[in-house]
Amino acid sequence: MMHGQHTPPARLALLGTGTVGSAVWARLMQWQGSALGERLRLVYAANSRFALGNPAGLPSAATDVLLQQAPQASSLEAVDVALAGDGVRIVVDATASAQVADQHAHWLARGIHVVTACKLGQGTDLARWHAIQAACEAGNTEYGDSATVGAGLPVLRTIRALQAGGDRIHAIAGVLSGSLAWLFNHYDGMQAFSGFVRQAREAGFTEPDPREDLSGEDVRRKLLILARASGYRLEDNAVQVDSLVPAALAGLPREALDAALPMLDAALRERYAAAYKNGAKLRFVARLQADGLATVGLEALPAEHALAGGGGTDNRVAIWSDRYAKQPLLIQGPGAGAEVTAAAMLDDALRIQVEASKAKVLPGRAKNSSMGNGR
Ligand SMILES: NC(=O)C1=CN([C@@H]2O[C@H](COP(=O)(O)OP(=O)(O)OC[C@H]3O[C@@H](n4cnc5c(N)ncnc54)[C@H](O)[C@@H]3O)[C@@H](O)[C@H]2O)C=CC1
Ligand SMILES: N[C@@H](CC=O)C(=O)O
Repeated sequence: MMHGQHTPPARLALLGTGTVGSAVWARLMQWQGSALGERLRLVYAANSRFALGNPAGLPSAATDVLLQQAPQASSLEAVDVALAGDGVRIVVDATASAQVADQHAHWLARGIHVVTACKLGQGTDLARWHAIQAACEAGNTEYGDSATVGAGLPVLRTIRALQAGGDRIHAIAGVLSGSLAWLFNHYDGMQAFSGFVRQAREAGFTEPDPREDLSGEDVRRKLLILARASGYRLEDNAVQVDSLVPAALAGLPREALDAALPMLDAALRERYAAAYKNGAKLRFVARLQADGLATVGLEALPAEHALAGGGGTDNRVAIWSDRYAKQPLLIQGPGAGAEVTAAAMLDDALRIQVEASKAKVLPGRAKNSSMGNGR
């Protein structure tokens, strides 16, 4: 018998219908009429402007068309209304919005589970991270965060599983940005780096504003999420970040960004030439040391280095722990892209649906296990 076959579907509210949110919606619509589709019912969807709700489930037409025809203006209060009532309820956050992330604890405390691709919930203020953990406890809810690191690669899951077995995480080093991995796997020092940035953005690998990736900000958030899940309660400003974005580019409004991207080119050409001369590869690396020192920046690594391999958007994460003290555990795979991210989010939603429906989750447990080992 399939898990959850006889349990009612979880009701989902999807926030964000951009690169990732559209892929979530499309995947849900593909499942209609299947056993997986019986377990999740999309009852509300919104982008920053429009919203659409139907307790019986949304139709499977194109996202944009539906939302533009929708009579409702988008508002976060409407989410609570759309998900009012009993049963398993899940907010699926596919935005990059701080306002939405600010509501995560509110929903969790009220018995609404949250699945998120957005790193602003757990990867910014430590106080917000604590609020999310406390809200999971108070609401007996789960925080599905698989997509926030490695676009769903089993990184957080592995760290939590190791700790659940009594292991302690000593250090982590990794290529945590899919877009930066893609850029440095393609950049050859001859064609303009800025041209590759445009391609990565078009492919849906970058953040809505690619400066979030190039500045190291997105990687900083991922490192904070990993560190906190590993028991290192780092403050928001505890990570030393070496940005690739010159100040003049950082200060520009978003509309002026595209034309100004060539500001990146000269410095990257020099970094590439220096690395190439030494037979090294450029990789954007995040490091967490046992003493809590956390750094993010571009490194020139020997070609045979564990973090230098892989292709495309591959993330590579090395984890040292009690049991992996000499040789680290290595996790590798695509670390950006709408489809893998959407799949990871819906994996979380399905897991929550079956666990919550069966009431297997005991009250008072830290549901995403981020409470770690208390360091
Ligand atoms: N692109 C990727 O490969 C991955 C992205 N992510 C994360 O997924 C999130 C979404 O990224 P993209 O889809 O690329 O962004 P996007 O810019 O394409 O889409 C963002 C969506 O959020 C909507 N939105 C903004 N504020 C909202 C609000 N208050 N209520 C409802 N909707 C709102 C926008 O209207 C838009 O539809 C980001 O947090 C990103 O870090 C995570 C893993 C991988
Ligand atoms: N912009 C991010 C997307 C996934 O989190 C990245 O490049 O890794």
